[in-house]
Amino acid sequence: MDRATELRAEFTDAATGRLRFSVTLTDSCLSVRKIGGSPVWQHGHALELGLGDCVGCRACRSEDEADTAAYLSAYFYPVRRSWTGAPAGRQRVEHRFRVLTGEDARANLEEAERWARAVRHRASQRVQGLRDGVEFSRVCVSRSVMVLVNPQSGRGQAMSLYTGPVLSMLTEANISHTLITTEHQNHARELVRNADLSQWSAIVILSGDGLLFEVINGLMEREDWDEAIRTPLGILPGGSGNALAASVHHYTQAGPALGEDLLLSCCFLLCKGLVCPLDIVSVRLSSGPRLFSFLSLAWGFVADVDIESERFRHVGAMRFLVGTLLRLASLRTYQGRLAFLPAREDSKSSSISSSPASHPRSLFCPSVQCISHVQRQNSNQHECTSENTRHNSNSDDFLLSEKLPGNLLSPIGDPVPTDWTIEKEQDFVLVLATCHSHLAEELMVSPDAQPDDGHLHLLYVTAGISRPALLRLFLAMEKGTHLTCECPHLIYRRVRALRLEPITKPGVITVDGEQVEYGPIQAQVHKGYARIICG
Ligand SMILES: Nc1ncnc2c1ncn2[C@@H]1O[C@H](COP(=O)(O)OP(=O)(O)OP(=O)(O)O)[C@@H](O)[C@H]1O
Repeated sequence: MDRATELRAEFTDAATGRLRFSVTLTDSCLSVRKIGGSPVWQHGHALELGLGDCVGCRACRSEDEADTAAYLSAYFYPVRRSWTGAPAGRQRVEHRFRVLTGEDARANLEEAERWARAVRHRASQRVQGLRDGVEFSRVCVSRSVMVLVNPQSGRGQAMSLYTGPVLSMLTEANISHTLITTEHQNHARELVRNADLSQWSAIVILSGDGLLFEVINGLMEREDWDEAIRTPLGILPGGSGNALAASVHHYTQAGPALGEDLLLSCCFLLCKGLVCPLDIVSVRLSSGPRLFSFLSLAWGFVADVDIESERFRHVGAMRFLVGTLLRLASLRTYQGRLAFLPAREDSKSSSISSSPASHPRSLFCPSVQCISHVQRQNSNQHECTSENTRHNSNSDDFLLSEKLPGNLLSPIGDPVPTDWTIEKEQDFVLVLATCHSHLAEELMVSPDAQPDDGHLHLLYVTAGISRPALLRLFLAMEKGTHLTCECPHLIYRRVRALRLEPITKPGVITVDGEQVEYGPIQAQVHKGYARIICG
């Protein structure tokens, strides 16, 4: 450490002004050592407060006019440890000192402000520019942040979350923001479609994933969509699923966090204001409409549970458990065709089993054989690969698809390009493609996913799985260990694009948890096209 950059002073405790502390600010921490007093402190123990955990620091005058001292408050959110030593969410710790350099009240306030500025500045420097290959930049907070709250999301508690811990932390971090409560479905979509985005440094959603889905689609509907979609987005969990919030927390490599712990973690990341790229998926429905997704595409069991459990919304996240048990009781299969373009590193191996190292091709050989058979047939018919797919349709749909570069999809009525893998027509229990690690707070479906890995993590379960085996898979998803269950009916692939053609009718398909038109559907991931406040 460079000693020249150290700040050192003697302050007293804010409550009584009697306890004296030697306070040192280095580049990495605020160190507090008690002068005299109890034995613990006398033995040279100093309290080391990591600046990486600090969201803000403020100076103020005393409310008592006769008191010439100033006060310095620093706000930390260190990770709590459980009795086993495992991380267990963040907790708020405020440290408040009395600053008294002399009888001049103005000089005392200036000294406290000098310290507050120095703490804030160094806390903002304690960030990593690069982690796991993901590059971070910082939100420019010179402008206000738009905070969108859906008062109806989850159990209807989003407003109280805002007026409680969220407002408190944003105030401590000195983040100026404007609260907008949504009044109806598609309100957020219309709002961001027409907003003057130059006024906002970020759009933060305190709600479930459904509201972010609206915001992303609203941004993509703008004339200046290319720039608009680069607006940093933030997510605070206020819904019942909170998949993106749980994923954003997971990417910090902290231990699991639920409920208010998850909210504090995401709000802390928001205050730190680091932005990383976020994959966006363009989804094309057979009748033409085009959607943009950031989270998931589901058909079969998962989609049914999502929609059927809407009526249990009042029980919050428990609705998924209730829905899963009910759907398990009436387990059904769904006939359809699935094709996908494997991710580049995946295309060498035929499929990724739940334990690739120990069983390189043990589990999924039947589908692999079928793939090569159908693919050969297909390649006889067309000499077109994904990389050189051309739009040979004049429909508006294809004009719209020009929005994002590198189209990998051919029109739904045409065969898929020759470098795609085609599964045989079969019965599925579920097909799920996700961009992120979590599908809900306690459902870690793709543990290795990253916000901008450029992959759709495709999981599908084929017919024949027993109810207990399917239940075991879902229970394993709580910790993300389902891929090591060696379940022969579970197949996991990393893909860049996919096409799903349901044969069973009627049925439910969801995109980011929202029900969409039932029928053939295609999706393609666009690496790092949007931006998310992550950490
Ligand atoms: N004031 C409102 N009244 C009714 N619906 C609203 C309102 N504001 C937004 N919506 C709609 O509510 C739907 C669900 O919202 P959201 O996803 O935020 O909560 P959720 O469904 O509880 O959470 P999750 O998606 O995590 O399960 C969205 O489609 C959104 O359009």
